[in-house]
Amino acid sequence: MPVTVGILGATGAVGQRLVQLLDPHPDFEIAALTASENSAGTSYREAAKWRIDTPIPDHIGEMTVRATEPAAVPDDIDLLFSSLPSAVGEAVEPDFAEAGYVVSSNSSNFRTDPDVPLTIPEVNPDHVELLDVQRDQRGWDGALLKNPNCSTITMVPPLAALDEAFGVERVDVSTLQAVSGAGYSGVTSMEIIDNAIPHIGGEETKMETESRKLLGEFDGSEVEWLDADVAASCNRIPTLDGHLENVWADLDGDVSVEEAAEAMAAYPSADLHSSPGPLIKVFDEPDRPQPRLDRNREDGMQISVGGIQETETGIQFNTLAHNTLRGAAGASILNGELLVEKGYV
Ligand SMILES: NC(=O)C1=CN([C@@H]2O[C@H](COP(=O)(O)OP(=O)(O)OC[C@H]3O[C@@H](n4cnc5c(N)ncnc54)[C@H](OP(=O)(O)O)[C@@H]3O)[C@@H](O)[C@H]2O)C=CC1
Ligand SMILES: N[C@@H](CC(=O)OP(=O)(O)O)C(=O)O
Repeated sequence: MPVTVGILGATGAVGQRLVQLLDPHPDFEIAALTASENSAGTSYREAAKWRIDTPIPDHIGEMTVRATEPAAVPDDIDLLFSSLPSAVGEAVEPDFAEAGYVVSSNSSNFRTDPDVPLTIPEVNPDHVELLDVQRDQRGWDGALLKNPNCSTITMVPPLAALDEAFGVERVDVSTLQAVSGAGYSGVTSMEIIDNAIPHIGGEETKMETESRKLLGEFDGSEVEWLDADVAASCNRIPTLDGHLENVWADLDGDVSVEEAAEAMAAYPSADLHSSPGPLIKVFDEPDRPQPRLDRNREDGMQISVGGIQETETGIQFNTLAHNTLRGAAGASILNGELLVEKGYV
């Protein structure tokens, strides 16, 4: 029996990616699509300004968009994916969890709350068990699980590999982020063509906090965040998809380029449908990874690393991931697969 799923915020940039990835998914079947009051009651084809380079599946285009409230969504949906603006997510996601729905959310609200698991299934799958604490504390029959910010997810797997092998003591990161991260209406062409914008509101704090929670230890009742300072500087550049980041990691002891590369290349993936073969591809070529060449590796779910160099206090490297696939829709779906595997769905 397929797991029946719904998408909250299905008409947006991430919602469209969720449709694209969930429609052919062997274990999930899309049964409900929601959006704002402006779209509710119209067909998905009318409501979604479809901007993905594969066509809207016909049967999805004919579905009627519902309002984003528990009463408008069928009770028998097993799992909801949420790609709502964070202020909307903050207002409605708890209502869905209280009404008994299990929600895998991509929105940034509640990511650092102590009883909300923030997971990358290949990195910290055990944190999903925080849902038992959440259910006890909030009295919910449903549940709310989060995936991290797209820039955070781009650097955390290589940092997890380094932390496990050598111990990470401090991280500095500077990003080159694609325009799709701001959504379709986020940055105008007049602002970004022939330009770079050295500010993305709230992004630095997200990278600095979410990474420490993801790399923290779950003891069965709470997550103790990684005890390391993380400092981020975030920049928007005129690429369409794929966030590229320059990372400096201070490590516990001397680590060679070869040792760092081996630790990252050997870091295991997960046995889930949407996980890539190798989680991290390590390039020897100094000019890789690049957004246009490397963002679609392993269906956009692989993390690419290159340019590894020794520094006085650790190593420097470049890392890249597809921000709307690995960093958003694909991340939520992977979390959905984890929820099924762990028996929460
Ligand atoms: N773009 C990206 O790369 C990434 C985005 N994210 C996060 O994912 C979330 C979605 O982003 P994105 O897809 O770009 O956003 P969009 O603005 O493209 O889409 C927002 C969706 O939410 C719906 N919506 C808007 N307001 C309401 C409301 N009041 N009630 C119910 N539904 C509403 C919209 O419906 P309607 O069409 O009717 O307006 C639409 O379906 C955000 O939290 C964003 O921060 C995370 C990582 C990466
Ligand atoms: N802020 C990110 C995308 C995003 O929406 O992130 P979050 O999921 O943390 O809101 C970017 O601009 O590239």
